[in-house]
Formats: sequence, structure tokens, C-alpha cells
Amino acid sequence: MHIKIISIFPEMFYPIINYGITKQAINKKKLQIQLIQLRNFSNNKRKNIDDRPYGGGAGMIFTAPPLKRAIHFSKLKSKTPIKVIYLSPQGKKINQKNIDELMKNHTLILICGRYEGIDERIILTEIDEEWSIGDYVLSGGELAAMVLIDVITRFIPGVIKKKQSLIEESFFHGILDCPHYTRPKKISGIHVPKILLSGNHKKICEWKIQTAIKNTLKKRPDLLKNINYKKITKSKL
Ligand SMILES: NC(=O)c1ccc(NC2CCCC2)nc1
Repeated sequence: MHIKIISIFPEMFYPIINYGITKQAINKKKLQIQLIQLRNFSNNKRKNIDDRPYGGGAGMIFTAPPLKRAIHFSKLKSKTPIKVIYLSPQGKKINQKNIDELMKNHTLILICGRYEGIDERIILTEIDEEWSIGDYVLSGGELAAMVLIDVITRFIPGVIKKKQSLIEESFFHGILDCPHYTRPKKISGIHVPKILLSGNHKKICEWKIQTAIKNTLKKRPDLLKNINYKKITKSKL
């Protein structure tokens, strides 16, 4: 997967390039991240990339010409299929299920807006899809892009060993994960559930399914309407 990011703050992406699962995926050559500074595509010495909105109103808008140049530059030498994505609160909400649509692409070009957004002509002519990480407004698309990159990276085959992704399987099957415990056996007056120390694999699996459902009922009852017991059972075995 090759992800090209167009932003006026490309340095914001250094943390995901230098730490964690995304760094590992880059080292394993399963992920490539290319940072593109939008200001390099400005047509003036001051490297302006924004202007006041027509029709008045507060704030500034990213102008179309630099974005158009940057997107066309990003598409050069990119392996297809390519998808140009704009991160915005108006976008399609990402979730554990619809992320596999994005996985079908070899190259993703992520556009990170700032201020009040980007010129509509770019959305109409250059953006393939708008995606959102949730119903709230961020000061820029960069944090949303980093979330999207992390979620996508965990889906790249070979990045996370099958067994390691228990949390994914739960959410993928539509419910929350079960509680997790590790040493010490007792802390703050609370013991580790005895069943987890029993070595009885079958009973432990049953406990994981029951507590995952209990967790979901308590924290996200809305998820229980489309539960798939068979898949959950298989995933916990
Ligand atoms: N919920 C989101 O995924 C999201 C994405 C971008 C954004 N802000 C950007 C969009 C245009 C200017 C700042 N806010 C929220």
C-alpha cells in the first residue's frame, strides 16, 4: 500500500512514520508513506495556498490551483488503482468493516485541509471520495489522515500476526472486545477471574464470548442488533 499525503504540515506525520505498527509496516516494505508539502505547488514567492472565500464569511479556503498541481504530481508514477481521498466531517464514516474498500487500492492520495476547507471545484473534479473519522470538526485533516492510516495499516496482510489482532476480530464481528488481565494476579483488591487461570481452553473461550457480549450490552448496546454468534465463537476459539 502506497499512501501519499498532501498537507501544509507534513511534519505532523513523522510520529506515525517513526513509531509503532506503521513504522514496522514501512520497515517490512508493506507500507510506503510519501509526504507532499502543498506550499511547494503554490505559484507565488510567498507560497500562498489559501485565499478569502467568495460570498464573504470568516476564515480562508485552500485555493484550487496548488491542490490540482499537487494531486496531478502525486498521481505521476503511482501504481493503480489510485484513490484520491479528502478527509472531512462530511465524509463517509470509517469503520472496521468499510475499510476493506480502501484496501483494494494500491495507492491512496490523502488531502489534508485546514482553515475552512478547500475550493469546491477540487471536490467536484479531483476528489474520488470524502471520508470522516467521526462526527466532529478538527482544525485540520492531518489527525484524521493519521487515524485512517493506522486503521488501514492494521489490515495489511502480514503486518499484524493473526492471533495478535483479537481486538480487531471482535469489532470486525460487530461487538466490543472482552476484558483483559495480566500480572499481578491481585491489584487494588481485585483478583484476575479464576477461569482465566484454569487452563481450561473451552471454558476460557466461553468466558471471553460472554464477557464480550456483556461489555457490548453495557457500553454499546446498539451494536448487538446485528450480532453474529457463529463468527464470534469461531474468532474466540
Ligand atoms: N471528522 C473528520 O474526519 C474530520 C476531518 C477533517 C476535519 N477538518 C478539516 C477539513 C477542512 C478543514 C479542516 N475535521 C474533521
